[in-house]
Amino acid sequence: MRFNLFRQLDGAESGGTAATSPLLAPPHAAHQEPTGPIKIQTRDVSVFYGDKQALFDVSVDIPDKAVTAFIGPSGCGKSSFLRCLNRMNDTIPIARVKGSIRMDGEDIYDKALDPVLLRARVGMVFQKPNPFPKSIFENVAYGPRIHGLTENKTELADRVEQSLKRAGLWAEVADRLDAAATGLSGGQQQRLVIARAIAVEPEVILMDEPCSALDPIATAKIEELMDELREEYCLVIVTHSMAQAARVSQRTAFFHMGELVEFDDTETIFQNPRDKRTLDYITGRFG
Ligand SMILES: Nc1ncnc2c1ncn2[C@@H]1O[C@H](COP(=O)(O)OP(=O)(O)OP(=O)(O)O)[C@@H](O)[C@H]1O
Repeated sequence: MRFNLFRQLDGAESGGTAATSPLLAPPHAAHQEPTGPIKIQTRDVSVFYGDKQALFDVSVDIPDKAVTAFIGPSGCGKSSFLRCLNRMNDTIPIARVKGSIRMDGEDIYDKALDPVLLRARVGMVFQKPNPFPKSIFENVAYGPRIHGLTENKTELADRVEQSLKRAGLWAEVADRLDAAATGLSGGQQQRLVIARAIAVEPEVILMDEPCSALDPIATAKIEELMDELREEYCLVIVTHSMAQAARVSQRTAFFHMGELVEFDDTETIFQNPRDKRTLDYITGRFG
């Protein structure tokens, strides 16, 4: 089953050839970089919505300092599984999660653990940028303020600046921090939301189709940012773009009908998948 999809995917998904695509894979092969130790370990995780089971016994070891991509056809359970990792499913009344999820060995479903604090440690970025209807500064300052992470105004301002720099947005907004965040472009708003997540010093950043509402240039900036952020964080992304998974991730999990079919190095998934369903999906035979 060995073949190379990376180049074909670039050309196919950007509507051009690999040579002319603004979404060219970075010169280094991100998928070949080493990763950190296991950050999140899931065992037999199932998700139910009422009587309907959406996810079946998912066990994965997600590494630190790496991007892990979840791919698979619509409705296969990628987002449901992603939401387990910071207990966002708790906010859906009919959702129920079974199985075990440990972060650095700690059970994140332990009753003594405050889900609000967990969500600061495991930040989340959604498909549609969702800045608060406040200023750019206030969007980033909000988290450190409510979590009491800074001592005074200077420290808070420093943290806002550092977070915006980390998210690659500082140069574009430094002179208008008091302007409404909703006035930023979609790509800038998405980087602002990432700065907001970074400001509370997360360990993990979850991204649910973070580029699907963005144009190719804004997408390329977010992908570049992911590549930088993985040096410090554990990143997990859900994406419909196989080219994106191939470009930015070191590990890829392929889901199908609520089942984790295959989880491996991104290169293996795209060049030498073990399961025929993975091969059929990445070659566009279904999805
Ligand atoms: N809040 C909910 N209430 C009821 N059913 C849900 C809910 N969220 C998801 N589901 C169901 O769970 C299954 C998996 O959905 P999920 O959104 O996790 O899949 P997905 O792979 O992320 O899909 P997509 O790529 O389309 O976003 C689907 O059958 C979906 O209808």
